[in-house]
Amino acid sequence: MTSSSGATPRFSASTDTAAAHAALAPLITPGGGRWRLTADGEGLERTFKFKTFAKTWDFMTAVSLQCKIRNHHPEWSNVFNTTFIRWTTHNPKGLSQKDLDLAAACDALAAQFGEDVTAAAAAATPAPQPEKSGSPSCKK
Ligand SMILES: C[C@H](O)[C@H](O)[C@H]1CNC2=NC(N)=NC(=O)C2=N1
Repeated sequence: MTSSSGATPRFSASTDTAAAHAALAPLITPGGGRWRLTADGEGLERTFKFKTFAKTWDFMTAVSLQCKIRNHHPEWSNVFNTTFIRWTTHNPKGLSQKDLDLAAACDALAAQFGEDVTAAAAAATPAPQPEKSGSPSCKK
């Protein structure tokens, strides 16, 4: 499968690829899904916009709770009312079911916190993005 970004997903070892493909499709389908695969196919990323910093931070707090529950963290950044999120698994490297589940969870939480969908789509310049190298803390 290729996405609108032209990348092919590269799943992490031991991922059930049939289930992963099924979960990935609605996240990246043009016209519906808002995520895009990273160029290397190992990550899923998108930008969220909200009306205020307070809403943005509430959204990030809700996402961080899910991260704690699932023991899985994003590569993300925030500037005022914009949050950039990339889901990728560092070990084993690639796109995992957790990344897909958390991407879907982010969509639901963003809707709950009043995501400004038109602003996100119209944003020509994405928010500053975290380094692709990942966090040292999860290198095993
Ligand atoms: C020790 C701990 O289980 C690991 O560092 C976990 C935590 N969160 C993680 N998050 C992500 N995105 N990738 C990982 O490989 C990962 N590993």
